[in-house]
Order: sequence, then C-alpha cells, then structure tokens
Amino acid sequence: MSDDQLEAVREQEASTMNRLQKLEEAGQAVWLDFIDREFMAAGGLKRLVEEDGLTGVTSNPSIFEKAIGHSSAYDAQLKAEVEADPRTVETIYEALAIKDIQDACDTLKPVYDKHEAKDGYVSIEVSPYLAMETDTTLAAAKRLWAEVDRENLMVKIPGTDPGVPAIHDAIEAGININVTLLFSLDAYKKVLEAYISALEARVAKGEAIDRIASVASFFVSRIDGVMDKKIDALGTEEAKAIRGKIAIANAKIAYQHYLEVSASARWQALAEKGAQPQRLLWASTGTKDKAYSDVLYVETLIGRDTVNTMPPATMDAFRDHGETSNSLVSDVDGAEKVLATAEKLGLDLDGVTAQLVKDGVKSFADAADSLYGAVAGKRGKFLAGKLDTISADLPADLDAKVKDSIEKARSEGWSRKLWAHDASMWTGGDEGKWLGWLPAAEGKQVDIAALQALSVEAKKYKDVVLLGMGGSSLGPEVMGLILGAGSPKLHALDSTDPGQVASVADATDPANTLYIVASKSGSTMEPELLRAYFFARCEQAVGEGKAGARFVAITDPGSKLEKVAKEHGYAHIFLGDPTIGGRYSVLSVFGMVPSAAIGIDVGAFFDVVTLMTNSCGPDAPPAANPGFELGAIMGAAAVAGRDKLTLVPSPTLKPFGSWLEQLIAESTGKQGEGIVPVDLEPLGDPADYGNDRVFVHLHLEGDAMSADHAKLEALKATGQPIVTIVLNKKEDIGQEFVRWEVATAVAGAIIGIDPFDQPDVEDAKIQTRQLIEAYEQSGSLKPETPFFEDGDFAFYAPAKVDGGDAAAILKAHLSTAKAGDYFGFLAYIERNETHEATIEAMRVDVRDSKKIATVAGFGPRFLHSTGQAYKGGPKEGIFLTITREPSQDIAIPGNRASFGTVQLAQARGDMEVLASRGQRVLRVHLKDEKSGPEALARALKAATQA
Ligand SMILES: O=P(O)(O)OC[C@H]1O[C@](O)(CO)[C@@H](O)[C@@H]1O
Repeated sequence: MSDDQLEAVREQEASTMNRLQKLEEAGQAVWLDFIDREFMAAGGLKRLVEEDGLTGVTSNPSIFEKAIGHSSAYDAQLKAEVEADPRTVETIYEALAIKDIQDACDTLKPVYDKHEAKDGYVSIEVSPYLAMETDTTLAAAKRLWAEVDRENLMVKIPGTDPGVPAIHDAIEAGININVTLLFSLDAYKKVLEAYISALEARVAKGEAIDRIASVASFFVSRIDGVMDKKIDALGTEEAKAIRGKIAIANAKIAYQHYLEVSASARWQALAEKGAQPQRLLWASTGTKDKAYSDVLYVETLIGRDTVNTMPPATMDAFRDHGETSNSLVSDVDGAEKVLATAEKLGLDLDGVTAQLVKDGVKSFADAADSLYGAVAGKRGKFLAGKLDTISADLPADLDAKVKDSIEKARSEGWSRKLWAHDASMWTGGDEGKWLGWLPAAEGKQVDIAALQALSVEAKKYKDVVLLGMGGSSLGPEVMGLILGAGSPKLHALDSTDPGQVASVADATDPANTLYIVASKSGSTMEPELLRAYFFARCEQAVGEGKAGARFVAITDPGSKLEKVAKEHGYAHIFLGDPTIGGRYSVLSVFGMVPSAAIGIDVGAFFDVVTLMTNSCGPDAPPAANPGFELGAIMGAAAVAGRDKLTLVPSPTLKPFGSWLEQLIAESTGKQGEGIVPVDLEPLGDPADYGNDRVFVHLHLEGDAMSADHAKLEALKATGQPIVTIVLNKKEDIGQEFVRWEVATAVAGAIIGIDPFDQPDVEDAKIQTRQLIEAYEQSGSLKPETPFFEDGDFAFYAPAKVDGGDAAAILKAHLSTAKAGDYFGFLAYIERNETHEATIEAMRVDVRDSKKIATVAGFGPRFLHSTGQAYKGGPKEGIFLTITREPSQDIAIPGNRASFGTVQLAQARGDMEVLASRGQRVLRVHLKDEKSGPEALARALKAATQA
C-alpha cells in the first residue's frame, strides 16, 4: 500500500469513527453483539472501545456457539479444565464463557468507571434451557453473578412470563439484568414494571439503587423477517407500503412507553434516589433482507437513553455510512399508522411476537445444543484413555433412522428430561419415579466410608456367598468376575438347582464365609429359600445364635428381609433406594456392598464411573451423549426389526453380558415389543445371520480376539450393523453400567414402552407359587403326562408335537422357525462349564441350520432377567425348556418342597406363562442328569441336519 493509500484509509477510518461516536452524542450507546477469544486476544475489543467509543458487549448462546464450537482458540483452556477436573459439559462451557466475559468486563471497566456505573457492561445469558422456568433461572443468574464476579456484568434473562419474576428478584438482589427476547409492547411493559418494583423493594429495605443497571432488549429485525413474508403474500399496494416498517414502528411505540413511565412521579421518586433508567436496547439490528439499507435498524432507532447492540458487520456498515438523527421520536404518528394498517390487514402482531418468543427460545436452545455438543466432543477427546469410546458402522437405512431418533431426542430435550425425571419422554406414566439410578451413578446412593469398613471387616473371610436373584446378584457377579482379586472369593448363587446349591455349599466353609442376602423386595422366593438353607447350615457349623454375625442383608427399607435380618442379628443391614428397580441397582448398595466385601475399592471405582455419568448428563445433547448414542441405535434398530442385540465381548469382558441381558430384556421386552439380547452365542459367518441383528463388540484394549475381529470385519462388509465400544482398562467396566442404563432407558423411549416395569415376570412368579403351595399341601406337584417318552427323554407341550423320536420332535418344533424368530434354550439344570459348552454347541447347530438367533438361560436364574422379554417381548420365540431328574436333592428347612421340586415347579410355571403369551414351547425332561444333556445335543444335531 502506498503512503497515499494508507493516508486515505486513515482518513476514512477517522470519518467512520465519528459516525459511530455521533450515536453517543445523540444519547445512544453503541454495544457490540459479539464475543470471541481470538478477537479479544488480538486487541479487537479494546480497539473498538478506544476508537469507536464502544460502551458495552452482549453475548448469547449463538454467539458463543460460533466462538467456541468452530475454533480451536478455546482448546488449551478446555484441555486444562478437563484435566484438572473432568466435570460436566455445562460447567466446562461456563468456565470458557466466564473467562471471556471477565476479560471483556475488564476491558470495559474504564468505560464503566468513566460513566459511573451507567454504562460499560458486558452481558452473559443464563442457560436458554431455563427460559420457561423461574426458580432455576434465578438460581442460575445468582450463580453467574457470583462466578463472573465483576460489577460491570449484566446477566441476561429472557423476558418470558416465567422469566419476569426471576428478573424482578434478581434485580432486587442487586444483580444487573439484561432482559432479552422482548418482542411485544406488553412483555416490555411487564419487564419495566418488574424493574421499577424491584428497585422500590430495595428502597423499602434501605438498600442502594444507584449502581444497579438494566436494559430491556427489544428484538427488531426478526419481526420484519416474519411480517414481510406475510406482506408479500398479501401483495397489495397498501400492504407493500408498510413493508420493512412494522418492527421499527413497534420499537418506536415501546420507546414512547418508556418516556411516559420516565416522566411519571413514581419513577421520578426513584430517580431522585439515584435510580438508573432501564434503557431500551435494540437487538437483532443486523439487516437480514438485502433489499434494505444495511444500517436500517440503526438509523431509524436513535434516541436518548437507548442502546443499540450491533453485530460486527452492522457496526462496520454504520461506521462507514451511517447517519445520525433524532429518529426514534420522529414521526411517532406514522409509526402508529403503520401498526394500525397492519392490524387492518389482519397482520397479527401479537401472534407473531408470541411465536417469535417461542422461536427465540428454541433457536437459543438449538444453539446451546450445538455448543454443548461441541464442548462434549472436545471433552471426550481430552479424556482419551480415561473414557470408554463408542463408534458405529451402520447400514445407510439404519443410520438414517438412528439420526432421526437422535434429532427427535435433541429437539424434545430428552437428555434434560431424563435427569429432570420428566416421564413425557416415555409413556407419561410413573417412569419419573424410577430414576434413583441416576444419582446412584453419581455415587450418591452409597456411603463409601461404610463400604470401606466392610472391606476391612470382610478380609477375615475366605469366601463371600451372595444369595439373590436378577438385579440383586448379576451386577456383583460381573464385578467379582471382572474386577475381583479372588480373596475373599465371591460365589453368587442365584439358583434353586440342587446341584448348584450343593456346589456352593461344598466349596465354602460356613466358619470362614460371609453370607450376603440381597433382595430389594425382601420377599423373592429364591433368596428366601437359600437364606433359610445357608443360615441353618451356618448355625450348624458355628453354633446356634452365632450365624447372624456372619450375615449381611441388602434390601429396601421396611422389607420382610430387613425384619428377618434384625431378628437374626445380622452383622449389617444396607438399605437400598426404592426408586431404583433391581436391574438398575448395580451402582447402589446392591452392587457395591458385595463388591466392597470382596475387596474392590468402591471409591476409586466411582472416580472412573462418574466420568461416564457426567458424559451422559443433562447438558450433553444426544448426539454427543454416550448413553443416548447407544440408546438411539438400540431403539431405532429394534423398531426397524433389528431387535436381536448380539453381544461380542472380548475375553475379559465376557461376564458382562449376563448383567446386560437382564437390563435390556427386562426393561424393553413387553407389550409384544422390545429387544432380545443375545449373549454368549459364538460369532458365525455372514451367511449365518438374517437382518434382525445389531452386533455390539465390547472390547478391552489388549484382549486377544483376532478370530472374532476377522469375523466382525466380514459382517461389516456385508452391511451388518456393528457398534464398537472400547475400554482402556478393565476397571473402566463401571462406565459401561452407566452407559447401558441410560441407553436402555432411551431405547425404551424410542420403542414406546415403560422401561421400568416388568409385568410378565410377576405372572410366572404367581404360577410357580401356586404350584409350590399345592405341593406344600399335597406333597406332590400337579400330575402331568408327557406326549412322548423313550429311555432318555420325556416330552411335554401344550399340544402334542408329531414325531416318532426325539430328533423328529425337535425337528418339528424347529420347523416353525422363520426369519426374525429366535430359539431359546431354557435349561433348568446346573450352570457349570460342561453344560454351558453343550448348550453353546446346540445354539450353533440351531443358528447355522435355521439362520435365526439363539438365546440361552439357566433356570431359575433367567426368570429374573431375560424371562420378561421372552414372555412379554416380540412373539418371535421358539423355546426348548430342559428339565431333568435330579440325581441329588436338597431339603429346605421349614419347607416340604425340596430345591429340586421348587426348580421343577418354576420350569413348569414358566412354560405355562410362555405358552399363554403365544410363544412356541416344548419341554424335554432328561431322565438321566449326567448323560441327558449330551443325548439331547445329539438328538438336536440330528434334528438340524435331517
Ligand atoms: O431384588 P428382588 O426383589 O429379590 O428381585 C430380584 C429380581 O426379580 C425381579 O424383580 C423380577 O424378575 C428383578 O427385576 C429383580 O432384579
């Protein structure tokens, strides 16, 4: 640039400076509607103050979204914040925003001092999510005021109906308030009244009012944005004559109201005490319609005691060619005529301004979603190595559906609703009362010190025997198998199988064992019977009256178990939270007491867990919320027919599935809908699968599983959906409890059911009880007749299945399979490695021959887990119930029925309910407990190969 050119630029700059400064002469303050760290760091704000006479700054969620979401200027602070304390997304965002606001306040401080607190303000807005809430808005305003800690701060509160009382109270508390989102004269009148009455309240209390400032931000151009479209639609000359004039007219009339009130005796009384006027601030003054002058909404709105906050482009334009005149009070009659014409033409200004408030709230909430999403993404990046990750390879059609679900969840604010216990995201029933697992995931349900004391105390035992079903045992079992150090050793007993009861009894010495009885209801049959058995056994070993000291109860307050535990003098009773359902209870005392007893450091465990809890928080929008990301896939896939969630864990994480399947199945499988979890089915080739699967690969870094990886790649190549979750270390498994709990709740919302009830499980319990009660009276179970029997098996079914031998019968049963069905092995036999292997082999035979999913459960364990989905979920199940003649049986103290009888009654009760729900059922009774399972496997192989 030559010297001449430079000089010309300087001259031009000098003249534009004057144009902006002329506004100040006319009584109007120029504020900047923009904030950005790089801009401030480069001295941009300071320059505007010094060269253009800028006297204030406003920000809003959209402005911060542009600043933080689209630049790396905040990354250094963000990283430091996350590393120092990986708090919630909102707290991290606020730390970034507050720093900018403080810097801006400091830059404007000389202006503030020069104007003796009458100007020089910087505004920060309360969370836009609170725009329709009074109390939380007020609390947020007070918190921001305290945290920013600058006297030239203004907190922005929307002038909505619920916002007005918060504005009043904040001003009364001495906080400077910028009232935002004002469009209508009516709303403005209420806000001005709130300001005046709040000042009066302070005066009445003898408090100072001279350093309290407030502006009422009237949004201008947005009104024309809507009205002009309506005018264009009318197309008449009369309509065209007021095009681009309604917003300005509306603002002029508002200013007239301001002048009227300022002249009133009421105001004068306050003014005498030093009250500052609540200035009207013109916001939304950038011109959106290119047909208009780019300084239209500045030039026309100039007047005493007003502010115009301009986006940078408008400020540049005014600096370049803006003209100053006393425009705000000129032609007020004309403004009235414009509004009268609008009314005559049926242009509903009240309706439009009411809608603009709603749209404004929504657009700031949308901006906040995007802003919080960006912060959540960066938080996740800076937590690499600490936070489990998730990624998904989905076929295009499913991907689109998942995105739709995420968008629905975002626009309806589900992540906030979840944490606010708002049941409207589900069926609108009593779901909100079942969310105690959320605070539990923050570590709030347990007393860490008490658990540490239990850890110390339990060290003296060699074994811990846990008696409980479903949610009361599966979580601790996973904890023990993945994180337990082996001393004391955890034996989770959730069966009435005599062989299994015996194997725990044989493996543990009562004198060296701590017994934990866990039941939320405190009345579940299995733990009741097991408690009776092991208590008597312990008494026998350690002496009458001494067993109680070796027993711990975990139960909900007031339960029968609590009573028994007190009567028997249990060493400890840990009380649960009745607002947590059993399957969601792992992070409450139900999971943590047994964990502590086997030496897991629960405090350290929660340090890891809460990273995920915070990641799934109300401020993490669905697209950046790990629980929602997974839940959207689960829910959208289920609705699209991919309802078999197939878990592919790496070796260390294999035990996780048994907890997971109870969570998913019991939560979602009802009303004929839901997700059928498929756990422990070995991976096959692409040809073995239909279109009803979603595969979730749960991987621990360092676990070897190359064969499965190759298979997963092959599945991916054929378009099967694969979700991959990666843990850096096994201790991070706690994060998966949280992720999957949130995901399951979200999937339930997408499917459209209540994820917190379990209606069908209850029916099987009733059937079983009836059978047992009859037994207790008669000494035998209701007689039953097999429709076929040979030397190995007896077969039972609601209706005879044709076939001359076991293989033929099984073949006929299998022949009903069609795409999308699943086959379930319900094995009322001892759960041991041999039986697990036999069942696994049978599953593969069925899957590969019929191309359907297979599931398996040991009874009665699965009754308190997947049993709900098998009965209440999709009508796609074909079941083979396996019972057997027990080679040994065990008597239960105080009961006529033995464990073997109870187990058989459970199998029969379960089958009856399954049949009543329209599922296809067949029961095979193995005559020889030892050889029976293998014989069955052979018959099934023959059936699948024939
Ligand atoms: O803890 P409780 O009340 O003994 O119940 C055990 C299990 O039984 C169920 O209520 C139903 O199967 C599960 O939800 C629960 O985890």
